[in-house]
Amino acid sequence: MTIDVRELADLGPTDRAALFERDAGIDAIRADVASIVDRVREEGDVAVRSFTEEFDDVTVGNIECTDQCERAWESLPADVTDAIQEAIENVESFHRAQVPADWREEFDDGRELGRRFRPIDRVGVYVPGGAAAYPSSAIMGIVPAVVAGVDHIAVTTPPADEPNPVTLGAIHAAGADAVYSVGGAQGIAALAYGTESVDRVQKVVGPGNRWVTAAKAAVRGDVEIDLLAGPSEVLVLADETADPELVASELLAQAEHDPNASVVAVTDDDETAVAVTDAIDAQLPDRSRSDIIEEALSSDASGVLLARSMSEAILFAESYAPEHLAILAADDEAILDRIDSAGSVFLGPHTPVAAGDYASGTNHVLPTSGGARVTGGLSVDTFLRATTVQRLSRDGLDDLSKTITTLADAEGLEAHAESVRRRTD
Ligand SMILES: NC(=O)c1ccc[n+]([C@@H]2O[C@H](COP(=O)([O-])OP(=O)(O)OC[C@H]3O[C@@H](n4cnc5c(N)ncnc54)[C@H](O)[C@@H]3O)[C@@H](O)[C@H]2O)c1
Ligand SMILES: N[C@H](CO)Cc1c[nH]c[nH+]1
Ligand SMILES: [Zn+2]
Repeated sequence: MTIDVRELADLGPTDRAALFERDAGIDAIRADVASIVDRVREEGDVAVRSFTEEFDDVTVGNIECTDQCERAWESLPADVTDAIQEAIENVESFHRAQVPADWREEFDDGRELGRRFRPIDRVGVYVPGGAAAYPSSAIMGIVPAVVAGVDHIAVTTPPADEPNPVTLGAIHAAGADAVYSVGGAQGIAALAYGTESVDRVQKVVGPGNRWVTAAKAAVRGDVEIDLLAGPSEVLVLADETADPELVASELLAQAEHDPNASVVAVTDDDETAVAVTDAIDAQLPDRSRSDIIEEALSSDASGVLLARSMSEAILFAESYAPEHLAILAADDEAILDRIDSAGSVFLGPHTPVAAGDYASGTNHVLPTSGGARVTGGLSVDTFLRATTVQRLSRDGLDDLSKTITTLADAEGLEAHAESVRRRTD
């Protein structure tokens, strides 16, 4: 395949909408997903088994497979368990640094205010695994929940006739309490509403393909969710100093996740733009998942784009709000200063997105389809709730009483005002 370089200045409204309003094919399946979710809600395990046969081509025996995960962990070779353990350690230390401390502050006007943080009791983590295996997503979803102190961590993951032992082993090593063989929209619905085999949770988190992501959007409202972390994305901002081979390799890496992935390179240098398309052509035949990559590259939400200046390229990236932003440019820190909307940023030639995908310690569960305009990725906060606490001294209440009663009277809520007057009059 040969990708054409498109000039940003020539993009019409339809091209821009395809890029900025990309939805990874989710809108087209909302009705189908709603009916899967409804059936699981109404029929429980019967629907789970039937959808698993239909979509995964697997007849499941026990839906719960917690014990299998421990056995899988014990069967893994040492190099794999070492890699999983190192990734867990790095993810754990990065997330431990996020744990907020409870605080109380006494102001000198008699107000004492504070916040305390407590974990959610029961969460459900979706670990993807259809077109590829995702032990890394098990680590990214489960470890922050463990760090936050969540009491019960349930996991759903797609079944297979030969389940992937690395995924099951990583689920065990990361610290899940219960594991269920159910994937896709039916897995999300099972966690959200419960079935005979799957206990309902209070919050559903984790990444997945468009079926998983549409299902999370469908159950939101009945259960808390983290964020919509759908088919992967990367945007590479490259100036004339960038190595086109590295730019191409970043596009191919995220494109291999899913035909619905979106991958974009933007540069202000026409030679770099052409060299990136050449490098894609050269690298693609050697990639084992070249079919998936080609489909993703052909999407209207993907491409190699030429800007008239790095300023224009940066504004484009900011509007695109990618899941991953890789900056390969002489002054990457100056570019970073101008970026607010990106799930995770990768600076410099020695920082492939794959580092964050697997092992550097940051979380790879990140917002897609422009979600980075309003949210960040999965973190310890995802699993905490904050409670505010206050105590007023008698002087503190006296000072505030006029303000409170005036506002209460203005709202017509006279009993509120009375609850203050009884303490002060
Ligand atoms: N944004 C993020 O943070 C992030 C992180 C990791 C992975 N991901 C994404 O997760 C996804 C993993 O995808 P995957 O497919 O390998 O695994 P998956 O577990 O997300 O999806 C597999 C499930 O999809 C369902 N499904 C597939 N085709 C279907 C159909 N036609 N009808 C109904 N249901 C269907 C099946 O139930 C199957 O079990 C990729 O898109 C990847 O990019 C995103
Ligand atoms: N790039 C994915 C998030 O979009 C995470 C991942 C898992 N494995 C490899 N990559
Ligand atoms: Zn990846």
